[in-house]
Amino acid sequence: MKTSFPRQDIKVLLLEGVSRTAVEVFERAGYSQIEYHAKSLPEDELKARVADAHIIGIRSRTHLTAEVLEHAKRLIAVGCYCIGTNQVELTAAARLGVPVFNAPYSNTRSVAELVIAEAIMLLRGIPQKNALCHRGGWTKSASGSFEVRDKVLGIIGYGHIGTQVGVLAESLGMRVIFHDIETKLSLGNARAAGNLDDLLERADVVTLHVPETPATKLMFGKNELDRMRKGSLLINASRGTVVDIDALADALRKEHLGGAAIDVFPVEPKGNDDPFVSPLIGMDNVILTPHIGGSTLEAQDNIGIEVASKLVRYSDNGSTLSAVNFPEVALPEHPRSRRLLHIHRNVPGVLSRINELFSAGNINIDAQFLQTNADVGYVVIDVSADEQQAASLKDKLAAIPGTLRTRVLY
Ligand SMILES: NC(=O)c1ccc[n+]([C@@H]2O[C@H](COP(=O)([O-])OP(=O)(O)OC[C@H]3O[C@@H](n4cnc5c(N)ncnc54)[C@H](O)[C@@H]3O)[C@@H](O)[C@H]2O)c1
Repeated sequence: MKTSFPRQDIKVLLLEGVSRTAVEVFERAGYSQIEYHAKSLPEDELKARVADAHIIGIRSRTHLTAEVLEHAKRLIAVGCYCIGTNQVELTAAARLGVPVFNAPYSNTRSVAELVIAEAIMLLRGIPQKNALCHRGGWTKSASGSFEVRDKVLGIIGYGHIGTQVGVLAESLGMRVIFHDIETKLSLGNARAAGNLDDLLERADVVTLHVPETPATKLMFGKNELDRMRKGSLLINASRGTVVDIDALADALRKEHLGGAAIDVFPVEPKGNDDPFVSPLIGMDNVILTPHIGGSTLEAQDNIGIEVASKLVRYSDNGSTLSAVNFPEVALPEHPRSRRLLHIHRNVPGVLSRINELFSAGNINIDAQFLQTNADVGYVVIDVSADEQQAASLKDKLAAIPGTLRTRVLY
């Protein structure tokens, strides 16, 4: 729920040792009640601690289930100091009017730097030479060792990370081509490949930066590996499900590929003590890292700042911009319009608050529940107001917990 109470009255509970930069953001904003825990809490203690918290900040190990959220009677917002948000029951939070924020892009640079480092290491054959020396071996040779300059880097998924990788690679003299399902503007001298096959046939190094979706699951299998140039290199720091790991192991064993760097795996250990199992273990030309693409101290600091800033903004003015379960309501720029307003029908009082708002503003609307599915309902609104009224209406509607996006009908 949007708050209007003073910042010093807001209690912030930060768990799992989120970056201290988050604490600094809250302190600078005048928050004085900040409880900081370096670790996650056992469930019983968690339920007790959340009881009087207005804002809860977590990372990936604290599970905010519907039951835990019910204990947080004063909760106004949750911050996930990470990218994933599936440790929070998002619909339960939305039902309670609690937006959940995260930091999807604070570690873009860190992932891109890892990929560049790996491209250099693979091209120089460092993993093999490193392994050899560790075994007490010594073979001084230029064989299998290349400069990055003038090599072709093929980027699959030219989004936040993909573009950053491209810019860094060009600064080293690489030639960048990319493939994306969307039409993308190219940065620098990067060029869109004709299609995926074209990219695979031209690239010396292929790097994957697509999201995990049903369409990208196993999108990189035997067929795609076979199309890569003999001796070329594959980097995956996107999601483990994107690559058929057995087909990759096979392509490496057959020496069709010259090497690979893999940061993400189809099945990853759940904790630091779980064993890591992979068909790639023991291959000297493969760099294996434990999903650390985004794990740098700088990225953690950026995440601390990004999420804390979103939480402060929300508690100041109710802006749910970029909340993962509670998108901003964009309403109505034009004073005369008919709109379909999506609402979370289970948020208590949402419909009556919308009605109250319109009747108080003396605005001609027709709000009716049209249709419902599990959680979302639709209301048609005929707005006929002056511009000032329309602008204030937009802010007020956005502040009602449970209102979601609108679609303009005219
Ligand atoms: N290794 C790590 O620690 C780490 C850290 C952060 C992000 N990631 C992963 O990196 C990936 C990319 O992140 P991002 O922030 O750049 O995402 P993004 O959404 O900015 O970019 C993804 C791009 O992939 C494109 N795309 C989607 N499906 C595609 C397909 N089938 N073929 C080609 N292109 C396709 C999209 O159009 C988009 O341009 C994600 O999988 C994310 O989970 C990994």
